[in-house]
Amino acid sequence: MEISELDGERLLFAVPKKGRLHQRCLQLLEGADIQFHRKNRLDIATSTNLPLTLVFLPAADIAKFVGNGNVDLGITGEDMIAEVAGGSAHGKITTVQELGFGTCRLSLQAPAADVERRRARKAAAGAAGADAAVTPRDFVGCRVATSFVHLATKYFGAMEAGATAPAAAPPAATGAGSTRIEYVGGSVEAACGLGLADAVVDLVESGETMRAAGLVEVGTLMATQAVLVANRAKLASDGPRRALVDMIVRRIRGVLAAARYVLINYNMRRDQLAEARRITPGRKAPTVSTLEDPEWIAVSAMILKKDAATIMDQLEAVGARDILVFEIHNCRE
Ligand SMILES: Nc1ncnc2c1ncn2[C@@H]1O[C@H](COP(=O)(O)OP(=O)(O)OP(=O)(O)O)[C@@H](O)[C@H]1O
Ligand SMILES: O=P(O)(O)OC[C@H]1O[C@H](OP(=O)(O)OP(=O)(O)O)[C@H](O)[C@@H]1O
Repeated sequence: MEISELDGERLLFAVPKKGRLHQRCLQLLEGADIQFHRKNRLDIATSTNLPLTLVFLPAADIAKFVGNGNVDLGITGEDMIAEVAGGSAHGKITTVQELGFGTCRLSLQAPAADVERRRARKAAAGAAGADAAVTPRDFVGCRVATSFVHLATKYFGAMEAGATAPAAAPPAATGAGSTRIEYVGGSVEAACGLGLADAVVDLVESGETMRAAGLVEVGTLMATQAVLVANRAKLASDGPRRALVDMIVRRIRGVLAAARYVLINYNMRRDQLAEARRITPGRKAPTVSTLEDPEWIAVSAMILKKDAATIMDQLEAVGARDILVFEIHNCRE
């Protein structure tokens, strides 16, 4: 399928304009050789080598634009997709590729002192061990601040529905009435300290922000990472548009694979070949080359970057020499 032209149209690809995902997205675009020139302060950039236009948008809005079909492709967090999926974009977005960065979790957090008070109260009321633990249900009926109103409402709605059934009643009194979910646009962690909320639903990565605000995690709503998403209807249609999407996805997969793997080269005695195969099986099989010295072989294989040090230790222990590890700039699996 020819992808050089899309009947004069251009594929629209939305990427976060700032924030945590922005830089990683730019690296991905570069690795996939999507070239563009972005004029100062302009949020639209025409690719100079593909029939594609990049649109730089807030990460929070990208799911909406992809769902509504205003753009074909986008990169944003799974948390953002889940938040928007409750609206008109429901079912119209499909995840094409998990990207492995922007990993964090959306969790319910409350002031440490309050959590301890609740735990002590439960213990004093006779609860022991795990029964005295403070759970998300203990915050049903409380005030909760978040930027994720839909997800928080769904989370507490499910607990409130459960709480009405006698068998599923929470272990301790959880406050009357429905939970009040309060929208805040940022600095969510400050809401409890400022008296706006009893708990917050916010993203946690390292936990530093949460701890600095005197909060502890009470429950997890979801784990999230950055994803490449597409408009389901646009992806379903065949033709040059689909061919271009497929090519971009293949290129992005290549960049991601290259980041996960490194290439290891080493020399080993030929009678140790079985060990070489066992330690570095490669993606299909290791490449084995003969050296001038017939008793020795040179082995080359792709290995996971995270395992590189352990594999080098293992190879050294079985007599491998001249072990070299190389970065992979790009690859196709
Ligand atoms: N530590 C983190 N905190 C928040 N989001 C994170 C974190 N790590 C990864 N992410 C992901 O990045 C996405 C965008 O978050 P970010 O807060 O950077 O966007 P933004 O709101 O556009 O930027 P800013 O906070 O600068 O206004 C989140 O929805 C989430 O998927
Ligand atoms: O667990 P950590 O590594 O500390 O990261 C989590 C924090 O990062 C995000 O805020 P961000 O810095 O994007 O600013 P914001 O509060 O304005 O959204 C998020 O809302 C948390 O506050």
